[in-house]
Amino acid sequence: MGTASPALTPMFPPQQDVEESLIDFQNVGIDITGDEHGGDVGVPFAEVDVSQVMVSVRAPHVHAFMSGYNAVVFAYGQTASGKTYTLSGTPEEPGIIPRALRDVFAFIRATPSREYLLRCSYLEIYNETIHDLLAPGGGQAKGVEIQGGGAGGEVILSGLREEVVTSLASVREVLRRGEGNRRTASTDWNERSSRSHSVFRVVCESRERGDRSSSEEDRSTTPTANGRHTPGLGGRQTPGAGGPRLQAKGGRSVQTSVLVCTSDKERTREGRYINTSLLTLGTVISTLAENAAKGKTDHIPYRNSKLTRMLQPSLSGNARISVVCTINPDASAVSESMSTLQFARRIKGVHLNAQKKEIVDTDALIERYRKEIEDLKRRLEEREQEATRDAPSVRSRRLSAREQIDESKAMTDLTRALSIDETDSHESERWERGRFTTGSPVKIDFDMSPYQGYEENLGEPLRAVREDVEKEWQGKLDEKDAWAAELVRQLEKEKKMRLQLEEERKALAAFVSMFDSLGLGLLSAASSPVKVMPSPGGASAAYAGRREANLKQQQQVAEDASRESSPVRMSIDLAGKLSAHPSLLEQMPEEDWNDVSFEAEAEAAWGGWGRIWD
Ligand SMILES: Nc1ncnc2c1ncn2[C@@H]1O[C@H](COP(=O)(O)OP(=O)(O)OP(=O)(O)O)[C@@H](O)[C@H]1O
Repeated sequence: MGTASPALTPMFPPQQDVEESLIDFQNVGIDITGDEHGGDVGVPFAEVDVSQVMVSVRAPHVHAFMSGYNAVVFAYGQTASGKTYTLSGTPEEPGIIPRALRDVFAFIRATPSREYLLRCSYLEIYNETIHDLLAPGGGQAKGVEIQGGGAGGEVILSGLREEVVTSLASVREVLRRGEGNRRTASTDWNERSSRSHSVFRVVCESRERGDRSSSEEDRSTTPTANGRHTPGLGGRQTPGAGGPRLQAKGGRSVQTSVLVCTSDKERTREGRYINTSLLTLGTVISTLAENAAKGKTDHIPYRNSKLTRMLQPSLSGNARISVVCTINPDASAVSESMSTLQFARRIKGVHLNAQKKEIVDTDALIERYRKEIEDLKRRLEEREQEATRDAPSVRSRRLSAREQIDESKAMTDLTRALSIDETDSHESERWERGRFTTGSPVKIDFDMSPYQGYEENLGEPLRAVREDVEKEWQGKLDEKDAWAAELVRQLEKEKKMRLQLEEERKALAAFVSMFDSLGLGLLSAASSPVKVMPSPGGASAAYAGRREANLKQQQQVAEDASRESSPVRMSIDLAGKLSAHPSLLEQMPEEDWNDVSFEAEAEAAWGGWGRIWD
């Protein structure tokens, strides 16, 4: 294994296939419903505030991890304060890792819509060397290298063994083996000064459930170094090592996330435990917190240690992070406890912005669309054949697919052109929606593809329907034009009458004015209460005779006009009355004539003047 290409290291039993190792709600083992120690799965998936690092004694990130977010649980504290106990626990009292994995399987069982691939790795860092605790030879094995991780990129741990787990039992076995290798290695560490960090990683890949039989067909044929076929390898690296990958296929994207549980440990050559582990991680955390608080972009020394480099994507924000601070209650450990609490306070200031990662299989999407198009073509041909067989009489009138598309387009243009009639908003709305039912019994749906229209109106050629629609709307258009012409005609008539009225008024005003200037403004009449003044010459008598004749003629005209519903009627009456009482006419301001409406004129004429007349 040591010489194999890291990315292709065979982690997978040769006879197994990833597709057979997928876990879904159906094949999750029943041992997750509770463990032999009385643990209760309960409802572990409560949402939490994700805007800050959460420092606590419990880790609620399983739900986030299973939903596609990276999650880190970091146990921090002086030696013998309970980090290992907290993370791994004992067979009697399982720690965070086995409990988290139990929740992972509970989540899978509660999520029937997806299928999952889980891979575990377990490593230890000491003397700035990464040891693979699951590799043959355990903690003695070396060769794991960190790649990537810069500029927000993913970290690749090349050469790290990843083991596919399909049940809680297999996770326990992995943990047990890793812990065993760790103890073996630590014997050697006691001989020298060392700083160590243990890191347990779980990579979760998931995708929507598909048809297992089609999955068989689509299975990738990318061979690995040992000749096996590893689905989805395809040159794409997911975070982590060289384990098998779940493939995005059939348009189903793959969601990838990593759960990291880690703890650190410091020891000196003399066997005394010191707290220098705060140095690198503490510096990184301090800088991150200060940058976040003061809006600065100071350099963050991730590369000063393997641990910080490995955790770089998570620490730089792309993870949900929980820090478990463990404290030794002994009085002699007060200074270390204070140091631990200061670390806790600092890391609380780090801001996070975890993002989901999805790999979308664009090739698969294109392939799916291509298949859909082919399927549509095939169905169209079948329909055409059926129609030709069943209804030969309409064969000659049937349109080709291309013609139907043109027809459909022409119909859409036509409806847009005709939908200018705003008098029927309801109909306009229906045109807007692209859906309209004509007066004819055939329903036209412009959303339908030409193929659908062809299928549904098989017995009714589309052309005939179009002619119906055209005819109906042309009729409406003609009606509208006729109505507009009538309106213009009426307006012209009104204008003419108004001009005529104005001319009559002016003539009468001039006439009255002339008589006033001759001293004949107040005329005698038998019924008039106004006293008639004597006038020079025979003008008064001449006017009285002419007035008598005019009055009769105007009364006749007024009677004729009263039979019409036109403003002329009012103006003629008015003129007649004005001629009888000319001096009052000049008392009306000019603007009143211009402003008054026809209705007001009528009121004035029949009300005001009428009373005087009577
Ligand atoms: N909450 C606890 N309840 C009972 N026993 C505990 C508890 N926490 C720790 N212990 C015990 O204390 C001892 C030290 O704990 P542990 O090994 O977990 O410390 P550690 O922080 O991992 O130490 P180191 O840094 O040296 O690895 C172990 O024997 C463990 O079983």
